[in-house]
Amino acid sequence: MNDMLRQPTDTGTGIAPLAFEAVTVTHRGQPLLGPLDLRLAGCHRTLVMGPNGAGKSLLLRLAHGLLAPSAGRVSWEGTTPRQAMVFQRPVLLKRSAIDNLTYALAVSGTPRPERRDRAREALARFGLAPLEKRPARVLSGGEQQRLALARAWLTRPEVLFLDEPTSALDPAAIRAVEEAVLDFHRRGTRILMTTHDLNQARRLADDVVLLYGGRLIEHTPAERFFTQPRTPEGQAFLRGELVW
Ligand SMILES: Nc1ncnc2c1ncn2[C@@H]1O[C@H](COP(=O)(O)OP(=O)(O)OP(=O)(O)O)[C@@H](O)[C@H]1O
Repeated sequence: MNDMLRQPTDTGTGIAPLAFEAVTVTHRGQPLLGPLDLRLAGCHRTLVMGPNGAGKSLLLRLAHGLLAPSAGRVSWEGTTPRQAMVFQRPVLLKRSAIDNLTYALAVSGTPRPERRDRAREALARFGLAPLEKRPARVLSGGEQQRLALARAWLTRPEVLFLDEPTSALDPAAIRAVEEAVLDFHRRGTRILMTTHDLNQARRLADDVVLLYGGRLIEHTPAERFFTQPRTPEGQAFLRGELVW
C-alpha cells in the first residue's frame, strides 16, 4: 500500500468511537445511572466531573467493559481498541516493581528477551529506575500510581481510562500524573478521566462530561464549559454549589 494513503497510527484518529445508547445501571431496582447517551470519538482528553456519587466511576467501568449496563448498549463503533485503566488505588501484584511490568509484557505477548529492557525503559521514563527491585506494594501512593502508569504505557493503549488517579497524591506526584496523561495523549491515546479537581480539569480537558445524580447533564468543549456552561447545574457546579 502507498504509505501516503495509510491511516496514521500515532494520531489516534483511527480509534473507534465509543457509543453509549440509552444506557442505565440499576441495583436492586434502584436507578444508579442513566438513561444516558454519549459518544466519544477522536483523540481527545475527556474529563468526567460531578459531585460524589454522581456516577463517574460507573461510567468509566461501563466504558472499559468492567460492568455491563442493566439496559441499553455500550459499544465500539469499529475495532475494539487496546485499552488500559488506572485506578485511584493502583492494583499491583505482590512482586517487585520491575516484575509487575515484565508480567504485563508477558501477558501481552512480548517475547521474553525483550521484556526486561522494555520494563527498565518504562521505569526510567516514570522516575522509578532506582526502585525496580522494591516490592510494588510497599511503594508510596505516588510511586504506585507512576508504576501503574508505566505498566499502562508499556501496553500502548489506544484508550486510557483513569479514575481519580490523583486524589490521594501530593502536588509533585499530581504533576507527574498529569504530565503522563499529556504524554499518553501526545502518543495518540484517547483519554477518559474522572477528577474532582476543577483546576486539573482546566489544565487537561479538551471536553467535559458533567454527571449529577446519575444523569448526564452536559458534554461540552472545555473552553465553553469553564466560561459558559450550558446548564444551570453546570453553572452551580463551577460555583461549588452542586452537591449530592
Ligand atoms: N456495586 C454497586 N452496588 C450498589 N450501588 C453502587 C455500586 N457501585 C456504585 N454504586 C452507587 O452508584 C452511585 C454512583 O457511584 P459512583 O462510584 O459511580 O460515583 P462517583 O461519581 O464515582 O462518586 P465519587 O466521586 O464519590 O467517587 C453511588 O450512589 C454508589 O453508591
